[in-house]
Amino acid sequence: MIRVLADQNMVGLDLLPSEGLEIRTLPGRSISAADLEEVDALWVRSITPVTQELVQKSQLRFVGTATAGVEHVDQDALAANGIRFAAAPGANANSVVEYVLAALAELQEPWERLEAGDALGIVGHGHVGRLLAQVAGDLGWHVKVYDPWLAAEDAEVDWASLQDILDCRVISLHCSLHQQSPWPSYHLIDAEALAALDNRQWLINAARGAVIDNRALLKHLQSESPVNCVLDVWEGEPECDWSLLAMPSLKLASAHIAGYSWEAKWNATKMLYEHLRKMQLVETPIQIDENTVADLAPVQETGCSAARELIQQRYTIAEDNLLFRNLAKLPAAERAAGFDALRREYRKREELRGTRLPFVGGDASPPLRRMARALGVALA
Ligand SMILES: O=C(O)[C@H](O)[C@H](O)COP(=O)(O)O
Repeated sequence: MIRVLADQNMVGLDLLPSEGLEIRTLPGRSISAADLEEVDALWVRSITPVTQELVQKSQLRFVGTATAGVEHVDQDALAANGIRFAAAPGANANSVVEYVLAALAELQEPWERLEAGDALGIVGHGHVGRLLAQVAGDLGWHVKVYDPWLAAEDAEVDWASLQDILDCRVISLHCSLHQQSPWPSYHLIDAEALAALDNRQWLINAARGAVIDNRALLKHLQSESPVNCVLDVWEGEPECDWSLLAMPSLKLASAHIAGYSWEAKWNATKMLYEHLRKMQLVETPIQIDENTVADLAPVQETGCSAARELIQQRYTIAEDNLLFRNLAKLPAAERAAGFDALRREYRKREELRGTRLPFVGGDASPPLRRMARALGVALA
């Protein structure tokens, strides 16, 4: 019997085969060394710091994080204690991409600007940045990508500079958070970078809070021509600088839920279970019928504008904005707990990708086909 201790915010634990597997859950922030007694595998999310102190006296054989980001895990400590490690890169990529599209659709003006040919600047070409670049390109948008680490390895690609990105109409951040030279992403968007932006632009952060210097951002948002912002992540969360919420240029705000579609969380759970199978700690394959396809309501528009309609049909980002802003009405001492509760009790948000769009009569037009392909929607 393999005993797993898992963060209670993981989804689908009850869908995993129960043969040879015993799963206990705890709130991620409270997991301590004492909880690891007689535990073989630990499955965390981003809020559990996995340190030498946590694991040194355990009998853990595997630690998995059901997240793309790994900055909360001391991988050297795991290796030193002979504990295998895996993350869930890519599990939430489509969820984050749909968050970005939903933000642009909700705000309308940036969407129209991109449709009209202005550039989308993407920082980071990992799973999320790459997928966003691909979807945006398929929608016919002009995309620029900045990733100095990959640029150093592959000079063939037409990489943008940070300055090119800061000149784009819309800037979307999707790099991991780290302090490694020569291109640390910590405070990549600092006072100097913010000074290059103005109120004709939009800045989206669905990466990690500290990629933007939040103090410098607050100052910038108090200036004469501040950039329009969409923030899903916050420096120091669940403690956030709540004064940012009073800034009119903060157009949309949410509680680190960009990657919180149901599919994203389920993908991550599956990935960690599959690691146990690879290690031959469990045997039974996951047997779930995932072939049910949701039907969308027909759309009026064709091409790129239909994409906007479909995104909004499937995901109302305004709801997340409202829930987050309600936190600011709580007494200051209760907001951090409110932030965690909001994430813990997050609704079942289902992705647009993998759905079916019914359309009536004849062949679908090429723009409609292109749009459907971009979003991963089947035409029926
Ligand atoms: O790194 C990730 O995968 C995402 O930021 C993810 O949404 C974090 O969610 P959490 O682990 O905090 O529940």
